[in-house]
Amino acid sequence: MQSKLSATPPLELHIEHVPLNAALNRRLAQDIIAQHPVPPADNSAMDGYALRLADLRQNTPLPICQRIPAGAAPQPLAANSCARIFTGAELPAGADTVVMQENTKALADSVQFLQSENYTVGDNIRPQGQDISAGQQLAKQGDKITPALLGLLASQGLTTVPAQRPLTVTLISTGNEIIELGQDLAQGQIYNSNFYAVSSLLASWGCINIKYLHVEDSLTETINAFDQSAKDSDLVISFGGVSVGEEDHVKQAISSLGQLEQWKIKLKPGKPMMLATINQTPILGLPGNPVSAFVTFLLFAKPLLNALCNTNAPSTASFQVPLGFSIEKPRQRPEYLRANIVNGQVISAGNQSSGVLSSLQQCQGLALIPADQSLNKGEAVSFFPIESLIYG
Ligand SMILES: Nc1nc2c(c(=O)[nH]1)N[C@H]1C(S)=C(S)[C@@H](COP(=O)(O)OP(=O)(O)OC[C@H]3O[C@@H](n4cnc5c(N)ncnc54)[C@H](O)[C@@H]3O)O[C@H]1N2
Ligand code: MOO
Repeated sequence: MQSKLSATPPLELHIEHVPLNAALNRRLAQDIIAQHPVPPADNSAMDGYALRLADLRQNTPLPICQRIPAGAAPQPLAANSCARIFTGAELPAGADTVVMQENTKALADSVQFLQSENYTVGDNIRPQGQDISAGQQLAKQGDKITPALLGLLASQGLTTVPAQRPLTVTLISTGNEIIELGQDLAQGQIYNSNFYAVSSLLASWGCINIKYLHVEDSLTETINAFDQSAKDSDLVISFGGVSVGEEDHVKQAISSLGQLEQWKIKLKPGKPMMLATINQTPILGLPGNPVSAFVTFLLFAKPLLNALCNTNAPSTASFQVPLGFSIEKPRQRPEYLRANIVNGQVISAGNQSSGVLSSLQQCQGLALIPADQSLNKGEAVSFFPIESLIYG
């Protein structure tokens, strides 16, 4: 299912030229190619003296012929002289080495170099283009605009960045028992935690215009909600109402409106997960159990969002960790276990019921337990750090 999602054709997302200070977490609409080298010229990495190393003689002071603070335009360096120079100041033509001032002894108009045999040409010089060379690709279309990328863009002198317009994603919660925060709970009711978890996962992914609808357990209401939101959203994500009970109306609503691509997957948590389209709009039906909604968002909504925005995302980082316990009874479905690494071994982060959100909050990551196998303590399983699942 992940490969099906990743193959979803990208949306046509028009370009908005966004000021740098408003662009965090937006997605790039174009590749960014550097126009200028950074640093723009060779400059000093230290406060000290710039010289030609060949001019340096042990115990023979060199006259100081110019003083170059950062921001000044230097004169070419005369032979057998040196320049007083400061961190970030442009190197004078002819100089090939900077000696930090701690390794010198300043005299009236000259400077003596200590430990002169220890220097090498190029010492303490940050060469032109060390960070970025002109023509270098800085980022690709679809990349998230991160703090580091904003710094790079600013180092090019750009005032705006070409960003994709934000996606519009409608979240639909389902269920008569769900009430909004701030109200007293009546018997049988629970607070709507999924909206807050899933909408913040969307916000962590990138800049998204989130719309929200709640439907009671009614087929007509469910049909109307999906019908409307498919028309005015790039993507619709529902949670709950997707399983087999007669109060679960999502599948039937979708079947009457569009195309059911997949319903039910071999996975724990997340078994009743649904993928569909209404006209061209993709619909993801996440299960209502809070952990199932969270985990299926990470596993399926993220690749779909990446595909819609033409983001070439690296596959989620995982590493192998030995199990700290044995699994005698093979799982019927592959299971993403909320887990921690303790003394180099995977241990469960607590109750693995799909309604227990606290073990998700307390886990370092998800350990993938394959189906149909018993595993001995010490056998390796894949471990996915939760931070890289969310932000990677
Ligand atoms: N007979 C069967 N019953 C169930 C099966 C099955 O195969 N056969 N699958 C179980 C599995 S696995 C899951 S997961 C759940 C998923 O059911 P739904 O997606 O239909 O979700 P609901 O029944 O509507 O809700 C499940 C659970 O989650 C709570 N919930 C729902 N929305 C929210 C929300 N916005 N915030 C917080 N909590 C929410 C809801 O109250 C339920 O407790 O089905 C099993 N059943
Ligand atoms: O698939 Mo359900 O998510 O096991 O609880």
